Amino acid sequence: MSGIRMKNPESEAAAEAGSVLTDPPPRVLTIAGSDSGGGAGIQADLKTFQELGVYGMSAMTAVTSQNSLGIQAIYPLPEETVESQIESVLSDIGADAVKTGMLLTPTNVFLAASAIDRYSIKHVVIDPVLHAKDGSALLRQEAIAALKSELFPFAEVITPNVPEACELLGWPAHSIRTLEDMALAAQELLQLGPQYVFMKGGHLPADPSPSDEIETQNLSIDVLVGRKGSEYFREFYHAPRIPTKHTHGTGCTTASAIAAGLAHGYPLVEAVNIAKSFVTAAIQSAVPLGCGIGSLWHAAHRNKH
Ligand SMILES: Nc1ncnc2c1ncn2[C@@H]1O[C@H](COP(=O)(O)OP(=O)(O)OP(=O)(O)O)[C@@H](O)[C@H]1O
Ligand SMILES: Cc1ncc(COP(=O)(O)O)c(N)n1
Repeated sequence: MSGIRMKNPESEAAAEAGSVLTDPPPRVLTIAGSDSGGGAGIQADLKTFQELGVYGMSAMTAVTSQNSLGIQAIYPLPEETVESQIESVLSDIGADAVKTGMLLTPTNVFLAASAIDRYSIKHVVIDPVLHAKDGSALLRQEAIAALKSELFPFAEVITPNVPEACELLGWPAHSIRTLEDMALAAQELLQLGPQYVFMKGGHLPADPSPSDEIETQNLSIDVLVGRKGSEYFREFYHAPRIPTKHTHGTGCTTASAIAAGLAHGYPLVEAVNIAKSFVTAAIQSAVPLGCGIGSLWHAAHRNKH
């Protein structure tokens, strides 16, 4: 198998030999929106799951007409359609991990939270997607409070980017400028109930800040913050900053890769490591299709093994 190592050596050997897996793969459900352009949303999630050796399933919240230039239209799906997809999947196939992305409405937030609770889902990754790159709202303003109060407490990890963190905390836009700011904001978000906050630094200003311990220039740096007893712990993850505009789908891909790692049984710190190297490779090989912002190439990690 290309991608991450499998826990069971026999399965690994069988997969290497190209034969059928002896054990069923871990199962991951994404509850998110569809991106017709194939780069973000459900499409990015399922590509990531497949590449990382987990069985991917989806409950779609909305259909977006989307391409490299932005979102042209959003068609919300009826609440009962969302509920019925989640129910069909979890009542029969089950899931070792659930990842959420574009939820759009307060009702979808409640549906996701209720299903995660009722089915005692072991690993929950909440990507608090608020806006697309073109500014379109992917979570309505009136759903933000529900996201924080109903869903975050179930999360093993939430994965905001820097602008999302500001919005969730009610901080002014652009108030997170350094790695220290990121870590402090992540600590604040921990108060909302997730076990960990993985804050993605793709939107940090590229200039190095004298207050940062790590030289940020030419690097893309994220931070994982959690609790160790009464103390906080923080771990920075860095990779070369790739000079490309083709980064559509980075957030969805990162959160899905973390969910895949967790479903395989890796500890969170290792699942984040897997995700960081997976997304870096996918950005490095991004496809410049369309006239705007191209999407990641999810198979890129295969060349690294
Ligand atoms: N140009 C880049 N080179 C390398 N890594 C990057 C680059 N841009 C983003 N990343 C990495 O991609 C991951 C996703 O980060 P980002 O902050 O872009 O998420 P996002 O804002 O949710 O995604 P999007 O901008 O697509 O909505 C992080 O690990 C980040 O460090
Ligand atoms: C349906 C959908 N979901 C999410 C995103 C954000 O994408 P990303 O933050 O990964 O670029 C998107 N553009 N469309």
